[in-house]
Amino acid sequence: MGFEETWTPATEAGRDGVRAILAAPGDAVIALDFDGTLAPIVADPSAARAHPGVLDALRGLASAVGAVAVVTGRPAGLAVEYGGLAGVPGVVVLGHYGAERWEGGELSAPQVHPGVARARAALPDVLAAAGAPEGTWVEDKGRSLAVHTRRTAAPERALELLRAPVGELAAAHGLVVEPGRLVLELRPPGVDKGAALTGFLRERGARSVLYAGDDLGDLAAFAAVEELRAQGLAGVLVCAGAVGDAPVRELADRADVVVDGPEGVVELLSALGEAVRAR
Ligand SMILES: O=P(O)(O)OC[C@H]1O[C@H](O[C@H]2O[C@H](CO)[C@@H](O)[C@H](O)[C@H]2O)[C@H](O)[C@@H](O)[C@@H]1O
Repeated sequence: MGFEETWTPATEAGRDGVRAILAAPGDAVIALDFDGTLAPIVADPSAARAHPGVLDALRGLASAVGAVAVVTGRPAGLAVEYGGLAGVPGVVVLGHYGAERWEGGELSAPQVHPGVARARAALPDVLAAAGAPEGTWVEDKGRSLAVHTRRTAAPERALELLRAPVGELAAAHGLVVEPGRLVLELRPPGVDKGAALTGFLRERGARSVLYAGDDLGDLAAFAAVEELRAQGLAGVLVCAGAVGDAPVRELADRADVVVDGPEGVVELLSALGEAVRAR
């Protein structure tokens, strides 16, 4: 059975997207989120690594499609390191929701927003005053601060408890809150995965795109693909995981294809690479 029969998207738009990628792979961009899509979700963010098979799948695609990009909330350099992405020829990593760009070993990044240092100084007191439970943990990403609740006894409840105070702190320092899978991230405004993806597709003159993600931050990329589809670009939206934290369900409702986490993403990308190389 061919790729189109095995991986038939649930929607006509998705089926058009697959046909366009297979017909003209050189005009296609394959864009992927990192955590939860290429790397399984783990309790310690510093322990996240690309799922086995990711690198082979990405290498197989890199030589066959227009471009492969990783679009992540992580610092670009960290995604390169944790994903082993330097081993994928030509890959572009858009980090910090598109504020950073890594390509060919070179990192370009804007100045750090001044509100981040002020929020960093105030955050411990804000968390204490809110009664943040044991296990609440702050990941300092330099350009942003991520408050994680995955390691608390009641992660969803902790997230709700902290949502308002973290939001107020972000607003007081000119930042926005990016909610995700058991995380509230304080980060600068003005960029998101949708703008990052749209800019990259335009830069590459793409005529089709496959985007895969698993988290609320990926909704902006989904929305961008939906808008570009209305303008004639062909696109396939993939949700990495049918079950799990609430953000995954929200994405699954909008996806053309739902696969079983990073393992399913590897199967899909490997099959797509084989299909385009066979043509
Ligand atoms: O855009 P992404 O590549 O999906 O990055 C989004 C956030 O991912 C990380 O947090 C998530 O993954 C962790 C490791 O599996 C998990 O422990 C956490 O609960 C998840 O929210 C990362 O730590 C964040 O900085 C990213 O913004």
